[in-house]
Amino acid sequence: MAPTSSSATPIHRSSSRPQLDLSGAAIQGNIEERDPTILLPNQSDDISHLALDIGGSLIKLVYFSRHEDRPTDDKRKKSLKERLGVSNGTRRSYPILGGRLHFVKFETRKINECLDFIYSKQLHRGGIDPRGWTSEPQVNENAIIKATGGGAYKFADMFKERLGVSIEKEDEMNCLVAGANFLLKAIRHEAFTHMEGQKNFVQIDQNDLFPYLLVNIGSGVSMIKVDGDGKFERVSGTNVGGGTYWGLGRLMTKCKSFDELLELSQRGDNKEVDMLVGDIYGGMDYAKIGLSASTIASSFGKTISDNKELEDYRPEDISLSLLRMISYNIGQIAYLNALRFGLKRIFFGGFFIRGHAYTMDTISFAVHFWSKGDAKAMFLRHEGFLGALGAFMSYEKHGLDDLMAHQFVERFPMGAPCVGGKIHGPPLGDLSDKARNPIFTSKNILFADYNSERGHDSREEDQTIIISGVIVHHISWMEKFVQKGTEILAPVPMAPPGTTGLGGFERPSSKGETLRSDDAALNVGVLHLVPTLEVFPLLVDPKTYEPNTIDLSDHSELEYWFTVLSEHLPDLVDKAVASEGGTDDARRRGDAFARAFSAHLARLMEEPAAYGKLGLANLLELREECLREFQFLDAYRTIKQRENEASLAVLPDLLMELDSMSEESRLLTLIEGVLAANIFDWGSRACVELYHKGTIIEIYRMSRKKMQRPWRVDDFDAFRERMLGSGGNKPVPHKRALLFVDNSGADVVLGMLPLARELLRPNLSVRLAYTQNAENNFKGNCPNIHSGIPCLARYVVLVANSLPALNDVTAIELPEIVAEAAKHCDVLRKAAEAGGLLMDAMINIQDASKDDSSSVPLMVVENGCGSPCIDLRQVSSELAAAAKNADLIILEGMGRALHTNYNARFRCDTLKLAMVKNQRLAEKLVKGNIYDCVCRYEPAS
Ligand SMILES: CC(C)(COP(=O)(O)O)[C@@H](O)C(=O)NCCC(=O)O
Ligand SMILES: [Mn+2]
Repeated sequence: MAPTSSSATPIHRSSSRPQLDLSGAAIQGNIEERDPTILLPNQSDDISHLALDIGGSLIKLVYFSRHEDRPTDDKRKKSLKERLGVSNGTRRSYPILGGRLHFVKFETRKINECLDFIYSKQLHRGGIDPRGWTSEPQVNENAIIKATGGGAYKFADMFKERLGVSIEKEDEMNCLVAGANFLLKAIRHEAFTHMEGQKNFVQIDQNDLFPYLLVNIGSGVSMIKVDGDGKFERVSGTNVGGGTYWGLGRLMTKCKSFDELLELSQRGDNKEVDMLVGDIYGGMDYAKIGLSASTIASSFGKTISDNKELEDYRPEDISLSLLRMISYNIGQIAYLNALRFGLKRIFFGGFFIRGHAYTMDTISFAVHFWSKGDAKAMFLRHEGFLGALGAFMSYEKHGLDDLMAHQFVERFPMGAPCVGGKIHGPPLGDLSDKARNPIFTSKNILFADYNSERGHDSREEDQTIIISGVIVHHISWMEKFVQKGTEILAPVPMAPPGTTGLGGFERPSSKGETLRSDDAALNVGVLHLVPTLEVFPLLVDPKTYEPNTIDLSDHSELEYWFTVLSEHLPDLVDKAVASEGGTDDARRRGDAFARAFSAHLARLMEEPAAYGKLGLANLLELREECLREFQFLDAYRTIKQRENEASLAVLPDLLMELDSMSEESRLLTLIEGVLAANIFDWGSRACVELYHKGTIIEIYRMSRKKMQRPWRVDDFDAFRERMLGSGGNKPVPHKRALLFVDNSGADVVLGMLPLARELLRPNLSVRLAYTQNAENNFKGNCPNIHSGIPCLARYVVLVANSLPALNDVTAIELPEIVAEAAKHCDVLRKAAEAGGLLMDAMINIQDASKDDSSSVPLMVVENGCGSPCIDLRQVSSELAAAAKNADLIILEGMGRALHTNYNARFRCDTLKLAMVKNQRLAEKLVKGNIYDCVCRYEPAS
């Protein structure tokens, strides 16, 4: 390895900070050392990771937490990266480490809760402990916290007194703009339109973002023309804003909170208060100027002619009328300013909106109506956090600003502490250091605050303790947490389509129901920053790429998959609990997982766009994430092992059978084998029922027997021609094939590995294409065999999941499986040995970097995912590197080749192979039936 120089320093990953300042870095000690210590003289210890926006009514808080250390195969990864020529150190000058951005809010009047929260999480102490952020931080006298909003001034002393930190004030407009720019560039599903109850996400092109009008609706309203990063002008505003609605509303309805007032509006009917066009025109439209009879002609206008007092009006009607008056007015002024500066896009933010359908519909209506459809009102999912995010961005050297959309992954754990107050606590990521909360089993149930309970171990069995004659049961904090989380996620009606119409606003049809409280309307998750994620380089057009084949915005589709996933849940919980030894703790977590996942599903059924644009892949991934949240790290572990063993036992026979065939019939048998073995899928209800009817081998045989061509989608002949040629014409072999493998057991052992072997074995049908290539010393074309005979593909990369999902094989497990298979197969053994793959599996390879990177015929690479599907906009840097010279992709399985990527176009030859194990999908996608097969071959685009 080349000695490290201070100018091109690879990241020396510290586990203690979210970012490093590498300026002036120098090696300490011997530069010949493999991992020398690097001195970072400018790395300060007081990097804060918390920022606040303290407004008149709400405190918004954004904080960063470092990723928990996952058990990773770092050595193997490192050697792989070296072989693939991937360097970490070239992209940025001060890299950020992986971590998470959390969004939390509190009512300003409950500022003490906010301070408690900061204290309980030690957020004011800025990650200065070398052991990591989660351990006890040390005191830092000079710590500062960036904050914006009026409260940054008002409460500065309180922060100093209670937490010992100074507030560094940041300009509010600067922060709003920085926050909005960051979100619009970094978060894929951030901006959306909202018309007549329909939410549609808008894909923003980073390079075509400016100029736009940012309308921030807080207590008052600011209108800012944004021309670039840090380039903006506050062009207008209005004093009639959220404070006006709340203030007038409070006086007129006696409501105690903003949310209560908003909730009232949900049940209101504004025509009792507002004067409509129809009231003036005897029930008629004023069509000539485009006004329908239901258009509001004068807000509160009806009250002048009625002989009534305030008490005679329903508070619900007053609230709705007020809400519409103010929203409409803001929409209209915003439009006029957009017109003034020729701006087509208007983004509305600020906590006034609160994801409230009527508010958004009213603003959209105003913009649409006055601009005659020319300008568009858009809303932001993180609407209330613009200022706090901007303040966070104002810390220097966090490296966030040059991260890209594909490096952010948003997750929605139950434990996301998005709401302040009593119910908060750690994310559920690490159960081992979570507290338990006593429930007093006398008549009153009291929940103790999490903070006072820190340090207990939730894995202890339940205990019954008697304190002063009162029986106290301990239950895990988790149950309380899930209970609360379930409430937050509980579905409540949002405004259905058709609440507004051109010319006026109809009576809300979700009358009588309660509106989701502001706390729960927070549709933002935890933002994971994964700097190593990349866009898969072989996509023809990453901008238009949509991973999901099934669009769940079609409600009947959503209902169907909701039912499928709900019905699968009991079986999944059984498997998950068994995978953890069936202990009481595992059962409790299993139950909590089931409740949490059901709550997510119910929430999404009610509001499919709640977590961003929803496709089937997102639902399937959510399930895996939810399992991980409850510490089920590999629910199908034992099943996978059993199936691997059974399949490996019959592999020698299969290989013998294959070796007796001609090249042509062997290729067909191999593809048949992949399709047949894809039946081993523990995510398919139909397949799981089959498994009760026979042994693994019996099912495999039965499945192979049924492989009648033509398959439902059958491009095998074109594939065969490309691979083996026809009529004496020898095709050019592929250089590098990426095989995206799917399930453990027969699927990989009897399906994909024999196919990989076929690609790597000498094959007389293809041309000797590489003999002239001077950079390689091989006599022949097939580095693993040295036979002088070419192979169908020179290098084969097995691409497997980074994390478990159902019974999918992972990149960690695969080398061992290859090692076992290689005991029966020279081709695999030589290919894998040349790449150090087998050594990785069998002994902990000491120095993989000695390998000649050009002689790695068979490699295993992780894909960066933990889902049965794959979104190729976010893959591991290893996979992206491996893909650079690839000219053949084989995507296998229903998740990777059908649910996602069925319609994806690639810049190289692509084969999509899967058995369709769901009747509805078979009908919809291929007009066929369950167990039909897809062999879709697409030459390079
Ligand atoms: C989760 C899966 C995509 C996994 O399939 P695979 O990729 O392993 O072929 C698939 O099992 C699935 O879509 N299951 C749900 C449908 C059903 O149970 O019918
Ligand atoms: Mn699978």
